[in-house]
Amino acid sequence: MGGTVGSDEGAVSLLEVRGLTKIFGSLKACDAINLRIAKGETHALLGENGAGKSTLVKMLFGALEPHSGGIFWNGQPVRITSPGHARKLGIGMVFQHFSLFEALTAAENIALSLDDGAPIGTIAAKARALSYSYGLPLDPNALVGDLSVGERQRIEIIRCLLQTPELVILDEPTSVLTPQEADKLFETLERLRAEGKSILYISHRLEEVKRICDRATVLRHGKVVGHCNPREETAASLARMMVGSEVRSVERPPAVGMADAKPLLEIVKLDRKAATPFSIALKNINLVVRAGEVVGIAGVAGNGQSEFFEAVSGEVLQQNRAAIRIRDKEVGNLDITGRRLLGAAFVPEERLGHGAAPGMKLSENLLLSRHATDGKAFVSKAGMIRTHAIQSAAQRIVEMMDVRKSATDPEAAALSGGNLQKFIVGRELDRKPAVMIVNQPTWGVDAGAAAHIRQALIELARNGSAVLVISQDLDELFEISDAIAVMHNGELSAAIPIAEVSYEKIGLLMGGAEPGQPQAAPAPIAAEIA
Ligand SMILES: Nc1ncnc2c1ncn2[C@@H]1O[C@H](COP(=O)(O)OP(=O)(O)OP(=O)(O)O)[C@@H](O)[C@H]1O
Repeated sequence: MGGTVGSDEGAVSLLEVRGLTKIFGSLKACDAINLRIAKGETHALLGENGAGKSTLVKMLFGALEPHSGGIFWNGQPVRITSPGHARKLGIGMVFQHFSLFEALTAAENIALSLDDGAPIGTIAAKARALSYSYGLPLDPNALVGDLSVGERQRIEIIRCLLQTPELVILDEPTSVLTPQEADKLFETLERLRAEGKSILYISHRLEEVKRICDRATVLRHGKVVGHCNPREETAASLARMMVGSEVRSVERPPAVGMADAKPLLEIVKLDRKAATPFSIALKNINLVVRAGEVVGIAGVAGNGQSEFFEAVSGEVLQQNRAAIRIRDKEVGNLDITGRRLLGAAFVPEERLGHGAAPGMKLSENLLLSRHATDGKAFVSKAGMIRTHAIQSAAQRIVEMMDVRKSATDPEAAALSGGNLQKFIVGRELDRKPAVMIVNQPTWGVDAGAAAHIRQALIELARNGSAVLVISQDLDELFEISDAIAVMHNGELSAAIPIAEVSYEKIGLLMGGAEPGQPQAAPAPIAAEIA
């Protein structure tokens, strides 16, 4: 790892940061940070969850005011007072948590931030043309509420590019993308670099950092701990720099006696009509998850995984109540609370707003999700809330998952993205549920914490629970699953035992090949991941 500069000494700096500091309460989220980004450079910002990456880029984008230190743009000192000001300077940003209105179309959302009074038709046409030219096709007239997380992010990217920025900041852009979508994004970034733009790139995916970034700055506990050329490092050495120690690997002891194990989650001929023109119908889904096993669901985003999670969790009820059974009970007509009371736990893919209420404290979020199941522990007979019990349960979860935070009981929105994810997963694990259903368990989580979450899911299963994991991260599914099923166009393949599964097989199924008919048109993914 190199010295103290953030880019080659001779190169022209587009952006330079000197001694930038941000304090929340008693926590120095960013502590005297120095960073230089050259023109035309793709610069990675690395660090474990809570290291201060998002805080730093929010200051660069005018969304947070620094306590001290300076920002220099093209060599001139600037005080970036708002995101609008940042955009005018030529700084664009794609946020980790999307800031889109669900009830508006993609084009309407874009119009809101463009602020140039152009007619919506013109904006839609521009967005469509730009999106196709950058290989990120977008339907400007689609309602955001009907789009997958990956599609929503595409709107954010196009919205940013429409403003022709000189510096594009991307905060974990690929965590929700499929491998193909991520490849398209890399092509887009390559093109931006060829156009002389600079990119500041935050990611926990170290292989992609090695692939696309020229330099990296590593943060730990708010401080710069070094710079490096990621291409000269391995994913393991980058992880070590971020965490400060070796990242342990996940161990999956063999699942024994599964044939006789009790089915705890059964899905039988689950059908669901498409609720909107943009959603996917579920067709005759059958799946059994037994006590002791982890079953993974792979699939390209937007193939019905969200609709499936809604149906299985009880966010949307089924007319056919026998379509879903939890611990031998037909639950298709039960809501989330009813299913939780039977011992099920759910972690949705969107952590803010869905997995947690952003403006509520961690302890309040805990009460909100567990008051029905843990009523006795958290609410007295007289109906009084047992604050102490809730706070100590929240503390237990914080310790179990190593959640890093700036206050004793902060609001969920004050946690870094990865730390909030750790808290939400821990909140459900803490109940030791009989059935755990998780959608994207390690989205935005650093390498060390991801290993912790994956290990915890395996241990939950081995202690007798049934664990179902929906994930776009194939490596993750191969690491933790005892069997993998693939969702394509609302249909689910049979679950294939992990010993019989290969990336090629999963890739073909993800592309729509019938099981046992590999002669079907090969999916692009098969070639990519083979
Ligand atoms: N608005 C806020 N109020 C109080 N504390 C905050 C606020 N925003 C961030 N923090 C704290 O500052 C620290 C740095 O958070 P930040 O979001 O910058 O981390 P990060 O490196 O981006 O992490 P991640 O990889 O999880 O996204 C964390 O401890 C977080 O709890």
